[in-house]
Amino acid sequence: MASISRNLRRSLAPDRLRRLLLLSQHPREYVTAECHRPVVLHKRGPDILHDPWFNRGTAFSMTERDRLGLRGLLPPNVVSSQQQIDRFMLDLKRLQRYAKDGPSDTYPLAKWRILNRLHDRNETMYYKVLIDNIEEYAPIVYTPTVGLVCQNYSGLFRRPRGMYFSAEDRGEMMSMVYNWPADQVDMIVVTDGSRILGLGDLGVHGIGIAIGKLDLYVAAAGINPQRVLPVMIDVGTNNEKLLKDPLYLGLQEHRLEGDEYVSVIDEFMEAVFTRWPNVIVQFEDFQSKWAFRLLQRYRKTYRMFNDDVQGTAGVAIAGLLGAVRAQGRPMIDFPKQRIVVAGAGSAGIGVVNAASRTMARMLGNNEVAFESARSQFWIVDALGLITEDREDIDPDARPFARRKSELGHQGLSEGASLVEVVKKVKPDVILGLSAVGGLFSEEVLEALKDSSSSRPAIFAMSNPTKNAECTPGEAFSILGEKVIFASGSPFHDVDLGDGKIGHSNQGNNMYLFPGIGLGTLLSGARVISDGMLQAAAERLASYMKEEEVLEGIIYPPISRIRDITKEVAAAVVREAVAEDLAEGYRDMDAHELARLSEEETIEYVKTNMWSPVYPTIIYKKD
Ligand SMILES: NC(=O)c1ccc[n+]([C@@H]2O[C@H](COP(=O)([O-])OP(=O)(O)OC[C@H]3O[C@@H](n4cnc5c(N)ncnc54)[C@H](O)[C@@H]3O)[C@@H](O)[C@H]2O)c1
Ligand SMILES: O=C(O)C[C@H](O)C(=O)O
Ligand SMILES: [Mg+2]
Repeated sequence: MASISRNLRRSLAPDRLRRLLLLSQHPREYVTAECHRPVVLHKRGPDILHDPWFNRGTAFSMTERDRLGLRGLLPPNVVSSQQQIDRFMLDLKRLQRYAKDGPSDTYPLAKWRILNRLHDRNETMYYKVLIDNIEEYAPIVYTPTVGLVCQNYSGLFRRPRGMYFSAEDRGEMMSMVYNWPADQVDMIVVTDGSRILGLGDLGVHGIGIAIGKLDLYVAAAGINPQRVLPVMIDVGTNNEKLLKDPLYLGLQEHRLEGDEYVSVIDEFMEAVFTRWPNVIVQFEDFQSKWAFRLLQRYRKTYRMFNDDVQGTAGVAIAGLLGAVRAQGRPMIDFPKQRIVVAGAGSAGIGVVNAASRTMARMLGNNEVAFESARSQFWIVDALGLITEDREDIDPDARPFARRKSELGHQGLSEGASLVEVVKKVKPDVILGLSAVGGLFSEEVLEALKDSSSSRPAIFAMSNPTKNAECTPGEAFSILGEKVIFASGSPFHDVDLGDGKIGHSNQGNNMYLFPGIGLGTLLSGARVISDGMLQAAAERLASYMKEEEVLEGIIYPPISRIRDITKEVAAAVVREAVAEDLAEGYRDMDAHELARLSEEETIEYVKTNMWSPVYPTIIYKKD
């Protein structure tokens, strides 16, 4: 249970201290803290052992075995939850060496299979293993291995997890949604599988990405695992290989398009918000053409956000501000940065939109400020530099197309190559969201040597690993120790010799989406505003200490993800309150939320985070 620090006790007025103490000591009155609350079940015996939400296997005590009809169904030796984990870890380390299917199979996939089996039989223990070893296992249950999992899903599929809504379910979704066993769902991550990481259309097998994101919601944000729901909306696939694959698990027809497609998503949104009016829906890995449209369609009416557009933008802004600080300059110098972005999809355009708004705010938020901010970005896509001369320009990219008047004196023209643009612009930052592995070639990195910055920054943000625009090894070997490096997938730091380290930061939206979801939940905000997203990004940016940033560490290590998520969530709660969007959560009404200081808000968030502790189970007849 959360304790209240001595400093906080001293600084609080008596009535506030009382309220906060109540909050941490009597979770039943004030907070979720489900892990400490007895659970009433209407089943006994093997039904409990086969329910991963409540199963605790050999850790069931003798009295529980008697009470729940389990005596004789388990080996007699009762073990502690720690002994149980020690035994599992020993087995995991042993098995992962032998569990390869063959020479082409990889260790990560073997680890994933073993962890997934644990997930299937004992959720509490699964999340304890994940939280306690997050550095080792986030890359297994999440990026990059989750990509491999989606690519191999038909072979890996054992038990279903989450819900599937398909084009064939039209007209049925409102009733289908009641097939899900939980009366309360806090977080849904939904995908249509059309753009999974940088791997393209994986159809129904993309459900793996929703599962992986929700694993982080539980591990990083402490969302109760019984209240998360991964969803796949199967509207077909345009992946010709899957359309012909006899082992494919989804609809073998081309994707629905236009109004037909939108009507399926509309029906899904209506159904889930009817059953769970307070749920938050995170859209994940929708192809860009739908990502923006659906976001605009729903964001004013539903509690939803698009992680690839908005979460990525916030993480990129935090990293870009870190890169400014790493140059020994104040954050307010951000609007002077010249930034070349490779990739004009949902992620690239999302970043440029939000980053230019941040610059404009720093410059006074007027028309001149917006124009000045816009002119700091050069976007290059598959057809080269995007300019006003582009025919059939994507409406989302249009505001950032380089103006004719600018092109002449820069010596650039429509379609200029990335290397040409880097040579001419001499940017402070190159940022890749192109899904093209190796795009930041030797030539591009050589060109970046002429950057006008004392510490140029490279963000190779595409996933998974093989899609990264370059590796940290390539970046440091060409540009030397001063370069700042971040990538979407995890890489090891680079040994630069003489005791020097080239830091490899992971610039992944995992540092924001869990906090955005948790903060929205705990504030009870009805929508997720730009201000809430901005507050999340700013908190992530300020989380890094001056000395870390000067060393080139611009994102926290994943081992701190639970702590950073708590801070981000608190910032989101406070912004929701400031914007008058917060309606409160459970017994914490909007009025009370508004009275919480910054420190109290952090404490409130912390107290509401689920931890993997076995609950007391009570049996009651139906
Ligand atoms: N690190 C993160 O947190 C994070 C977040 C979101 C997305 N991503 C990654 O970003 C990538 C892109 O996602 P998206 O949804 O925007 O995809 P998308 O397919 O919609 O967009 C890709 C863009 O890259 C452009 N492109 C293709 N080839 C190019 C080339 N040779 N040079 C320059 N641009 C080129 C395309 O024209 C397109 O504009 C994916 O790999 C995804 O995994 C990472
Ligand atoms: O899933 C990730 O690791 C980040 C991002 O959402 C992506 O689509 O690549
Ligand atoms: Mg994504």
